[in-house]
Amino acid sequence: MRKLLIEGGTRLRGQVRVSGAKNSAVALLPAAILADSPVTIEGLPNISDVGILSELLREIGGKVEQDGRTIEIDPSNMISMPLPNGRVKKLRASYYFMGAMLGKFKKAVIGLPGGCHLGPRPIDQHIKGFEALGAEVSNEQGAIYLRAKELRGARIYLDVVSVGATINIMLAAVRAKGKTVIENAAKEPEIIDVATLLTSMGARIKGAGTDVIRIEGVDQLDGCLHTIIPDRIEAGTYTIMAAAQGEEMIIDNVIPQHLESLLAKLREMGVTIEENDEQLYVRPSEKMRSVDIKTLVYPGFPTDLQQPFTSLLTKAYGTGVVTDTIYQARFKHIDELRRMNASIKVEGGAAIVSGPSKLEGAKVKATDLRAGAALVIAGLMADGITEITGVEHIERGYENITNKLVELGAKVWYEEMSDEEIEQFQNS
Ligand SMILES: CC(=O)N[C@H]1[C@@H](OP(=O)(O)OP(=O)(O)OC[C@H]2O[C@@H](n3ccc(=O)[nH]c3=O)[C@H](O)[C@@H]2O)O[C@H](CO)[C@@H](O)[C@@H]1O
Ligand SMILES: C=C(OP(=O)(O)O)C(=O)O
Repeated sequence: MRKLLIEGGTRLRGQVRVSGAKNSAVALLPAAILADSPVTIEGLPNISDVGILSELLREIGGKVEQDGRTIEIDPSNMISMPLPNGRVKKLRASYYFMGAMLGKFKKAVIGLPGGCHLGPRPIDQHIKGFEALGAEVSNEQGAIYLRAKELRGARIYLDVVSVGATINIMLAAVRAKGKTVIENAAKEPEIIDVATLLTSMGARIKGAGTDVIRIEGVDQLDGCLHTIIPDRIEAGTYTIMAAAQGEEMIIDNVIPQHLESLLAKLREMGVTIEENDEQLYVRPSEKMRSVDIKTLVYPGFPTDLQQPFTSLLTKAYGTGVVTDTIYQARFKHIDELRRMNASIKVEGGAAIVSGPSKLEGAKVKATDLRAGAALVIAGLMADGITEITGVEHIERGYENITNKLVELGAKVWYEEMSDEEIEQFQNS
């Protein structure tokens, strides 16, 4: 097991290139199950979630070949193999195997998913959608069993706006008979990316990216070539880093429109950001003003950037209130930031950050992916050395984070953990 060490204080300079979007990739790979011939996806991020999903595709008979960032998935010999245990538990997105296998084979058995512990992560809206399409769904010993004689299009109103449910229902509905309408659908860019892949495969989808998606089912889907969108959360994380500890930084391979809520907040704090089609140029402010943020569904402020942004607020002047309306308990990073001398209290479901605080290096634990990103940002700003354990969470979503940071001039490296440290980590 490794830990990540950061010697803080160095100002970051230069250009960093953003990888393909994790939260698209994890849906695009299962979507390939729906085709009857090879699907090629370009621009994949090199992160552990992608590796696990590739293994799962192989487990059900897929031929998966990866050459750098390009993956070819041949689904011709896939079967509806039950996946009640094992790798499916390692990540949240294995739930997309439900929609894709139900669409293709009209049956699936998938263990309840894992993913970051952000509080309860129910899938009742996914199941409501599958049932509306004609599937019988049961939960047996921690696995979801889905079976349908045939899938029939339906009108489905989502009680909560959910990215996962919108994508999962779309995956099943593209191979259902007749028309499906998803109302109160989520509008995230990753949904448009998945719809773009499915449309290239021959699906008939209208309205992805709005809150009403209309799907006309088809009998067959074919392989295609698809290029993934850039990761708006990785881009946002580096943009926050630039505001926190940059001198002058360029964030490359970005779709700036995907980050409007973040950029607006940074500008409100006094950070200078210029944008062109694919890049952000960020110049920090010496005296940032604090702001409040409230996470919302897209195009609101993304929950996935709430934790990194909280670290930035420790450097700003004034008091900032952070509220997460998507995952109210997504605050495990706060205790760790406090260890680093941040002044933050959690009250009534909100984190109240008073700044500026001079952060100090400490031994801290990444409890989840974006908590890890928050600690990396804090470590870059802190005096002295910060040691972060739980790096496997960070590697789920950030490709090559140490190399990218070293290129920007940061002092960041991995070290092996001692047996004693491993024991302490496992018991904490
Ligand atoms: C809307 C939103 O910001 N979604 C984020 C959420 O997606 P993720 O896919 O995890 O969550 P969803 O978008 O599906 O869920 C949004 C909200 O609806 C609730 N819910 C969801 C499904 C369901 O069947 N029942 C239910 O009650 C969830 O608990 C959550 O409070 O986390 C991902 C990983 O951090 C982010 O990339 C997504 O942008
Ligand atoms: C929490 C996240 O991932 P997952 O939903 O895959 O656990 C994330 O991307 O911030």
